[in-house]
Amino acid sequence: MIAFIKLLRRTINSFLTSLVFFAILAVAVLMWGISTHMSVRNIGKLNAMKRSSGNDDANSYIETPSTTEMETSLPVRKEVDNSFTHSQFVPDKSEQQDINAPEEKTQNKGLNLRSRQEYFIPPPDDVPVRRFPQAVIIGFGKCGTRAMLTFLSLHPYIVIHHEEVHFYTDDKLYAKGYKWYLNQMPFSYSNQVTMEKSPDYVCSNRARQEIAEHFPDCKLIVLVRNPVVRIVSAFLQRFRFKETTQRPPMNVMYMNTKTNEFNPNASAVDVGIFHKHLSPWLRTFSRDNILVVSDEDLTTDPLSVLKRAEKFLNIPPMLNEDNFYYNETSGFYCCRRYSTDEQPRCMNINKGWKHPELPADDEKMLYDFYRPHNKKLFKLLNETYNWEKT
Ligand SMILES: Nc1ncnc2c1ncn2[C@@H]1O[C@H](COP(=O)(O)OS(=O)(=O)O)[C@@H](OP(=O)(O)O)[C@H]1O
Repeated sequence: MIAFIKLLRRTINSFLTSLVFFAILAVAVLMWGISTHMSVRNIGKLNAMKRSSGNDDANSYIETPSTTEMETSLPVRKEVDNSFTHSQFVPDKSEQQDINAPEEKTQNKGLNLRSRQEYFIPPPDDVPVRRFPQAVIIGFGKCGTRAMLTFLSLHPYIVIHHEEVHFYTDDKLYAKGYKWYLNQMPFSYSNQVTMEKSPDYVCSNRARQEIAEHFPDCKLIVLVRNPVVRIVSAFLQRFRFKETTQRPPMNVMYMNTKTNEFNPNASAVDVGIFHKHLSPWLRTFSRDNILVVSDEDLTTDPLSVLKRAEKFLNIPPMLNEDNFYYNETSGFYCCRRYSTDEQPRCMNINKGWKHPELPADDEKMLYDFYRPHNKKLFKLLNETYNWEKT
């Protein structure tokens, strides 16, 4: 009997010990699960915050390489998931971002510019959500697209995606579908304009057709530039980090190096035939929805260009001369958002390199080549730019 009681006690003891062990294990697993879930959520939130706050350090901009590569043929259309509406993407309360909050911290004393906080009024009870771009800078590469986007982002009614998306022009990204595209966009209120820039869209049939089909009211901004100078800029984009002596001759951009003949089909040359790429867009979209701006105007008088853009985008006129600061050293305008006390932010080091000179014969050949094309563009736009050699 005593032996039986001892056995029973031992069994109960070991049962209780196992019970305690499993209970501890279960609590540990539960806590691990909760902490993992929290950190994933926090990373997600942090990323969304970064995007929506607009990490505006101009030096942190990342340019996707070869933005000037063009795509003229229509790629095979892939099935994309369009079966959703914006409302399905309204985040729950805990995920909603105060899109103005991070900006607030950057304000400094001596405010003499209009700040987002002071002048941006979200509609009552409005919830910031991700929205598809209502305005897109579609091109042309090396024509001031980054400066245009950066300057536009000073406006409290504009929310931008900083990096180039290339959704329509990169097959892999396009295959991810519209849901992916939407998730790249920053949070915005319903009275703000969401914008992205991908300078190769202008040469892409798919970009044009998809935007026309899904976002027919999308506002399109196009930057153009003296196409000869644009070639030199594209050359520098490719070879700027090579020692001057290590760089190939500039004619790699426009000559067939095997036959030593001019190559009008070279990508760098073709992109500059602006009327050819713009005509289909002008046929597809209302002229009122396309704003064409020259890099020369943006470089010399950004405020006038931005005033035109405010009108075009139907947003309140808010930018003023204090937002721009001319940097004597670089010869370019930099910008400030809140205060003239603020350190002006300039474009990153990829822009504004001193252009090397084209060989005189090549330069003449290129100007002669582009002259009739430029004329066609001017006729198309009913606007003339001074793109003769100065
Ligand atoms: N404010 C300001 N600061 C610096 N650069 C300015 C500015 N405004 C216009 N630009 C012009 O922008 C040219 C580069 O064009 P993109 O931004 O379209 O290039 S890219 O396609 O995104 O790589 C760049 O060309 P490069 O000077 O050849 O680099 C400039 O002419």
